Amino acid sequence: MVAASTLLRSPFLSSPLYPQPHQPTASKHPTTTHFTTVKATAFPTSSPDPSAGTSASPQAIKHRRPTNENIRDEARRHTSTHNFSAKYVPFNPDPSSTESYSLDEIVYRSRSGGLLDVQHDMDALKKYDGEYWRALFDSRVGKTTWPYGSGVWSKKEWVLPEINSDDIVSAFEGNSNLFWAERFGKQFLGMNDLWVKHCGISHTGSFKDLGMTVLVSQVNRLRKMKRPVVGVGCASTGDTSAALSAYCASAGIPSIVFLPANRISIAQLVQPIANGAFVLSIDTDFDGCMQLIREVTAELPIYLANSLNSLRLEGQKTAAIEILQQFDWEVPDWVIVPGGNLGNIYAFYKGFHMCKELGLVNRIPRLVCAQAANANPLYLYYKSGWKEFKSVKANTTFASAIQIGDPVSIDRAVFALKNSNGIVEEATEEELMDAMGQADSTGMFICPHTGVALTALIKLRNSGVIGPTDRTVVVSTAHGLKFTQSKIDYHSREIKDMACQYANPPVQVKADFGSVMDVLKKYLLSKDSKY
Ligand SMILES: Cc1ncc(COP(=O)(O)O)c(C=O)c1O
Ligand SMILES: N[C@@H](CCOP(=O)(O)O)C(=O)O
Repeated sequence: MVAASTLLRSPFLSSPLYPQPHQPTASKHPTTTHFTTVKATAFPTSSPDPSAGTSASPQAIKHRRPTNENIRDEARRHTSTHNFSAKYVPFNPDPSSTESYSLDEIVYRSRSGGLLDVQHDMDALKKYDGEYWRALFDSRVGKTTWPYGSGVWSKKEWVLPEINSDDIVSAFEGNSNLFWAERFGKQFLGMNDLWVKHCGISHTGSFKDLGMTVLVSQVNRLRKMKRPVVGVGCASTGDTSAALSAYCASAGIPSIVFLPANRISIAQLVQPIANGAFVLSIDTDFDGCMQLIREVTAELPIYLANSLNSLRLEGQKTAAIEILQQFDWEVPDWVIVPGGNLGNIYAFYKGFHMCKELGLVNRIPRLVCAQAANANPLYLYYKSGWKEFKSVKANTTFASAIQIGDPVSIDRAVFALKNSNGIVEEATEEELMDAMGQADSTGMFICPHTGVALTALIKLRNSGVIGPTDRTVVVSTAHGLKFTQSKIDYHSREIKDMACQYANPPVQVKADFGSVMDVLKKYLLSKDSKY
């Protein structure tokens, strides 16, 4: 109750959901190295509703808002003004650089052709101390208050502080399960504090929802401002396209997706088709599609939705904040992220770093980026001692969503890894499929990309870099149901040159009692001798 009472006593705050206008500098709590558990409960979320409880019966259901009002209308009654703001700046700029752009401009690259970053007014955010932010964020979890019920928009002040809540396009994404991998950790790694952050248990089945809600919301705002945005487009290995088409469909905005023909799963292909996107299946790989969408968005009023657009990363970074929050603001030792176009590893770094800079935690975890050996340009760069980056021709991999040879966010990834004492690992096809098989055998149902991340964990654990009691989080990036064909191939042992040692094929059995009893007895005996 510490934080709750702090908030309720705060002279600056009548409701923690809505920072109040023109607040003087909030008193800072002394900086401590140990963060005690913060529990924020039972905050008042709105002023008393005059229409509630007016029925004659004392048992009448009390509505939280007038019955003719929806949650957007309700949010309008609570509009707040504050001094938080954000702008685009060149990524990792020269300290003397003054180049910046409003987020309402349509710009993806700096003047020198480099990447951009969203820079927040940290001085304004620092007027509130870590305890304030922790309690504010905690108070919003698990609610349906627009837009804070979303795991992304519950951190709105740190994401897109200036957007009107009315312009937000959200599916209440985020707040994903942080799964304690008890059996996997114990059985395969001798670990007791292993966690899997299931970002793929989400609206469109991948972590891309976190960034797409931000990007499509900003597009919604731009279109209301009559900026020239006729549609939104992306190149994709299947997950970005699914998220883009779903969020655009929900806002009535046209979406255009460039997909590498025959290189994405059927489940991923059907997602944009079902959501009404304009789908181009192009006879090239992802890197080829990426090149084309960049050229097209430079010519046509189509807004670019890939993570080259730094808005996306503002949403994705909330997964890092959420992990800290789920551990009651205790910092894990390791976070392992599968990498392809390499926006997400930077997003994680940024989320952790912001929490440290704003006093919510006092350190950041070590980051590990895991790549498929068939598409491993970052791994090769890391192994060369960061000497020279060379793009590669990405080969086919079961981790098809990270079959990327020329990642646009290479500089962001290197920055994140260097500043988090990070490591890069790789996984062969057999390693990633076995890791997926092992994880599934302990009750998960992960995607092959998560298999890549688990392989990195297995290698680092076996070499002793990660210790048995290290608190470790593996980021699961997509839902396993998008990749059932790879599981079918594995379990039917139909993969050339792969032993598929964790395969569990179904047993064909005749439809008679004796045959069924025979196979069951054999099975039960094999289990009996094992345990
Ligand atoms: C399922 C999945 N996992 C991991 C990644 C890698 O993320 P990033 O491109 O941000 O490195 C992607 C997309 O590239 C993906 O779709
Ligand atoms: N895996 C991604 C590849 C594109 O990444 P992005 O983050 O730059 O959009 C996909 O699903 O398309």
